[in-house]
Amino acid sequence: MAQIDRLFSEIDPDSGTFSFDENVARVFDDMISRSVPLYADVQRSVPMLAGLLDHDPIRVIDLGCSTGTSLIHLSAMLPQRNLELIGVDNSQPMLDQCEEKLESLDLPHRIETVCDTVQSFEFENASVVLMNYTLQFVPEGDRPALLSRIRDSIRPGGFMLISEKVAHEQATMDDALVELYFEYKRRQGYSELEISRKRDALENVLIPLTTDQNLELISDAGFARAEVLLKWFNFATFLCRV
Ligand SMILES: C[S@@+](CC[C@H](N)C(=O)[O-])C[C@H]1O[C@@H](n2cnc3c(N)ncnc32)[C@H](O)[C@@H]1O
Ligand SMILES: O=C(O)C(=O)C[C@]1(C(=O)O)C=C[C@@H](O)C=C1
Repeated sequence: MAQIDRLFSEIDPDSGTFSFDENVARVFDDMISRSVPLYADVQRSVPMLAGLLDHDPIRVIDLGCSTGTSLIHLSAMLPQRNLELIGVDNSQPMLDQCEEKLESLDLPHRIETVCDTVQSFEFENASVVLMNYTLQFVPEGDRPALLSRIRDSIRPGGFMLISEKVAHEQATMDDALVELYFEYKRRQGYSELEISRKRDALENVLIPLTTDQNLELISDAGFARAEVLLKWFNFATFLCRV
């Protein structure tokens, strides 16, 4: 069970940049569910969309799987389907939390986890590739090749579901969206100190693109169709079909 996220009320403000270390991993499930608007809706949409596929097996690769929430959801919601579930993450502490959750659950499918970067992990024959709130942490220069490799790995009929924090091309609008997002965090119980320390820690670590820039990258990677499936101010989820 994840602990309540009080990370940025506790840590030394000079302790630097955000990383998915043991301290973040311990509180991650609470952190992400309180910090990302529509997170629960995105999680619910994963088995809803995957369940529409007639693939057998349905092979799902979750890039940046963190504590395995999406893969666990898939297994629990689609117990009768033949699922191959593979999660990739380059943070061992996040995968340790994932393993701990898996041990406490009696799921109908095996979930395989791999500690590797999404840039170097090789995969093929995917029905579904998930990449929720992860591309934003990948160096910008690596994003086009990664998206092309994902495109090439997806079987006919399959899809990629990708969620990102997004920037706005107009500075005044971007400022307004960021302020509305901070308001959202206040409503989730985060203090001014926690909000501003986390903003500083994420600077140059989480690099958001605009919605249009993301759509262009997806299109350039060869996806036939991409649409914004869910959007909340500065967060967007894209459904990308091959
Ligand atoms: C915000 S979390 C993803 C949340 C998760 N997809 C979910 O829906 O609950 C980002 C994850 O991506 C991982 N990550 C960041 N950069 C990565 C990279 N280059 N390769 C693999 N994993 C990466 C982090 O360790 C972290 O667990
Ligand atoms: O707290 C923020 O400002 C966020 O952007 C939330 C966000 C994300 O979007 O990935 C950032 C870091 C954590 O991984 C969880 C959520």
